[in-house]
Amino acid sequence: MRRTVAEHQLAVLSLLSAAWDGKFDGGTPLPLIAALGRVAADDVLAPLDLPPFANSQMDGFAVNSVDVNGPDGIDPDVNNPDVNNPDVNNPDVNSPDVDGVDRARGAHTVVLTLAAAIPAGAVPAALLPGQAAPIMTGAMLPDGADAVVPVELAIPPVFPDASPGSGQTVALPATAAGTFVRAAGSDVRRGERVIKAGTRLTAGHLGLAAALGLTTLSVRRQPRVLLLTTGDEVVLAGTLAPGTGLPAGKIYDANSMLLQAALLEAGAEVLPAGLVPDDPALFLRTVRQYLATGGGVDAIVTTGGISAGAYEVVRQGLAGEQVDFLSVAMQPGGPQGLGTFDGVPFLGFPGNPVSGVMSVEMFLRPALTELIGAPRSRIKVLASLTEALTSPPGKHQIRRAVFEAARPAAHPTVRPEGGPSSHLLGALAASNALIHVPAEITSLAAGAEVEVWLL
Ligand SMILES: Nc1nc2c(c(=O)[nH]1)N[C@H]1C(S)=C(S)[C@@H](COP(=O)(O)OP(=O)(O)OC[C@H]3O[C@@H](n4cnc5c(N)ncnc54)[C@H](O)[C@@H]3O)O[C@H]1N2
Ligand code: MOO
Repeated sequence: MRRTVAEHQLAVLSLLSAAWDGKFDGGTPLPLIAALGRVAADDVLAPLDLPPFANSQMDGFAVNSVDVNGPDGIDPDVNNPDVNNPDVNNPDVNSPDVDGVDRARGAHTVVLTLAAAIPAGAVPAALLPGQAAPIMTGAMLPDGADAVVPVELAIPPVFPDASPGSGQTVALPATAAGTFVRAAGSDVRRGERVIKAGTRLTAGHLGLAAALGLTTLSVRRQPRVLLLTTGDEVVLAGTLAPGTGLPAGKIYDANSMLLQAALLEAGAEVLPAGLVPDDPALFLRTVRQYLATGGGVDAIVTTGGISAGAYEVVRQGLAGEQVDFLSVAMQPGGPQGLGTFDGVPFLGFPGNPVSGVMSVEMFLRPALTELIGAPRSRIKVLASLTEALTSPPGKHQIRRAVFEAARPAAHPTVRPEGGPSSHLLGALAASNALIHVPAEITSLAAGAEVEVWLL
């Protein structure tokens, strides 16, 4: 049986979705930092406004705009402050109204009496008519104030060293109401949904939760994957007798580490069962033992032993079980096993390391995104090939590659790294992207536009 990539993706998704129906509902509260990368189990509603109170965006003087707008009123343009662009260090004297403050000093300056300074964290006294209160960034705006004039724009442009009631004054330019004031709730409103159930939690979500006073977030359980690698030729590094090198004909086990890491990156929890030799009976006993004692397994992943050789441990061990061994029109990752073993979804990936990790990439990872909410889907972009390449007819080819966008405005390029063969671990490690060549394309010229997934 030969399937397209899309058909096999659907087969994997259908298998897991049927087997996992309801299994990942509900959540467990975790301390915020432990929730990083996990999937929110519930919607999170803001328990308070952010900011919780109106406060100053600048170190400056809190004023009532009516007091500083002078006898002629404010320059009409000053009523359109750009509070997102508070670049007082580089004032543009040709557009004096850019941040809501009229910098045509002298034209509209008004002299106000100083009130007590307001540090961040303090609850200020109400501002009286004719007063200006020195106020620090983040400090609570006093009742009676509706704008802040940055200290740089005061005359003199410093905070006076004055005690309250000294009668000292400061001259300030006309300023529109709302200038450099961060209104209560202007970021987030109390009761607003700030995290949607099913969202993969990033630093931004955790920072927001912390700002809202939350200490935990409820997260979904991660799918637990039993991982076995196979092959008589494979040895685990660290298990050889001291002083002995790699025996002739043997290779170190790359897949246990490669696939464990890829599965962790994909948001799964991994139960690593290590390496099983090419002994079908032992393979079966090992899987059953882990299923019985492993504390719950949501899926089984194996590598190797599924193609056309004489010693195909996984294929032979699972003969008679509900597992299909088939070919997907994809390279690498063509040979695949899929089914259920003792009621647990089973995915048999090919033994070549790059084939195994591309199988996670193309089949398991998208299913986890769809069913659990993690990992985040790969970012897909178009880029032009730096060199020509060929691809086998009728197969969707995935090439490891280096994506480069030298300058933000420059058109991005992608350079194939190594060849198409699935044993090329060095090229995999040197790559930051995957080039996808559709099954119907057999050659592409240098400069051709290709779909690239950023790793
Ligand atoms: N006559 C055919 N031969 C092969 C076919 C085919 O269709 N007809 N398919 C080829 C393709 S494509 C792949 S991919 C592999 C898949 O083979 P298996 O899944 O049976 O895997 P193995 O034969 O056990 O190993 C393949 C390759 O990978 C190396 N390997 C295995 N495990 C590890 C490990 N843990 N760490 C590092 N390297 C590992 C192994 O030594 C082999 O070189 O079959 C092709 N053959
Ligand atoms: O499909 Mo194999 O995975 O080409 O090397």
